[in-house]
Amino acid sequence: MSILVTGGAGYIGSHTVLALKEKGETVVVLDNLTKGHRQAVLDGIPFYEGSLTDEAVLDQIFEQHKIDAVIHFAAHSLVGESVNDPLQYYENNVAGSLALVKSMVKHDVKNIVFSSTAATYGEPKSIPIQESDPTVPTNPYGETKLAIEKMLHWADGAYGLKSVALRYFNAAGADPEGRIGEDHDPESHLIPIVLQAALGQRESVSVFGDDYATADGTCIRDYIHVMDLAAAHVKAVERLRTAKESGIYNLGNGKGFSVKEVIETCREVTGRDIEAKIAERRQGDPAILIASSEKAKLELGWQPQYPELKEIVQHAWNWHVHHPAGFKKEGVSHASQ
Ligand SMILES: NC(=O)c1ccc[n+]([C@@H]2O[C@H](COP(=O)([O-])OP(=O)(O)OC[C@H]3O[C@@H](n4cnc5c(N)ncnc54)[C@H](O)[C@@H]3O)[C@@H](O)[C@H]2O)c1
Ligand SMILES: O=c1ccn([C@@H]2O[C@H](COP(=O)(O)OP(=O)(O)O[C@H]3O[C@H](CO)[C@H](O)[C@H](O)[C@H]3O)[C@@H](O)[C@H]2O)c(=O)[nH]1
Repeated sequence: MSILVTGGAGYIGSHTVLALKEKGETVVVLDNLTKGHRQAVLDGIPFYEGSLTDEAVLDQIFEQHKIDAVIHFAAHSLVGESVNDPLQYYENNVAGSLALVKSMVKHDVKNIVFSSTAATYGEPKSIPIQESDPTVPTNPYGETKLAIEKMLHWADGAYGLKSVALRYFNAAGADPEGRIGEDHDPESHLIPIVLQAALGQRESVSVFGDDYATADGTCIRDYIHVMDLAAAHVKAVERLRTAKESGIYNLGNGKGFSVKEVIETCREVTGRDIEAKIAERRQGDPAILIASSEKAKLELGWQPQYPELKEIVQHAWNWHVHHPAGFKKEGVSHASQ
């Protein structure tokens, strides 16, 4: 049986495709390349350039391949953009997922792993955050992800569609073997931005606020290696196939680092000067987000292999040094195993 990966040319999706291939799975990728990179997908993997909302493409995929599970990454995921243009987020994330789920029901595909987010919690009530904590998103991005989780919950009861929603905290790092890495345009995530500054591609890094109620005044996040996220997806598919039970799981390391600590770690790893300037707070940023991932460890049998921030940054740095212009601009050939 095959696994369909939507958004498989994106950052986390392409790393998950690598992990699935390493496990011997047969994979099919659907991506409209609005954000992803064709070069990030391994040679030889069936690749469909198209959108979730294109029923004909979904029919074609489900008819041509024996698919028993979908891993659904495809989405818009910029918090600030979602505040400025919420309808685009409802359209691509909610309507896109609806089209996918309808097609899965039509073609009798019973398992889906869904990319959810810590943004479903909003401002946390207590740290570390548990799956049973209140979900009160503070932006449309988090709202759309929560709406999809709820849609999947009701689809289980009605159609027997089993789902695992994985609420990632801050994805970071790159394939330890350097085959692929993170290339968002525009880039908004802290670690690649700091590494671009280390490469001289940016003059400095803006620290969004140093007056939060944390030890050094800057926001604290739980950074999780992208290959550890990828491994969790492999485990989630295994669980759906065997236990046939739906569930929601946080994925993080359970350890938080402030923006200043991240920048300092990047200085240590790169050995370069990185100028940091204090700037205004970014709207909608909670002060502290740290996951409790005990449930994923217990029920999925998941254990992060790269929990150290230094190693996460080192792997990201290896990618950025060798691909300073990312995928496209250099004509990086397809990833190969
Ligand atoms: N990066 C993080 O820290 C983080 C944290 C929590 C959750 N997430 C979620 O994980 C998923 C992947 O994130 P990422 O950082 O890899 O993002 P990404 O933008 O690199 O990947 C998303 C991919 O989906 C594709 N896509 C978007 N809309 C599509 C559509 N309608 N049809 C087909 N393809 C489409 C894009 O071209 C892209 O390749 C997203 O759903 C995101 O919300 C990411
Ligand atoms: O140039 C920058 C970029 C970021 N930051 C700060 O660094 C921290 C991390 O920011 P990121 O943009 O890297 O990540 P977020 O925590 O905002 O967002 C991530 O986690 C969210 C869940 O809370 C969503 O899932 C989102 O998709 C995912 O990228 C935040 O405090 C942010 O204010 C800076 O100070 N300067």
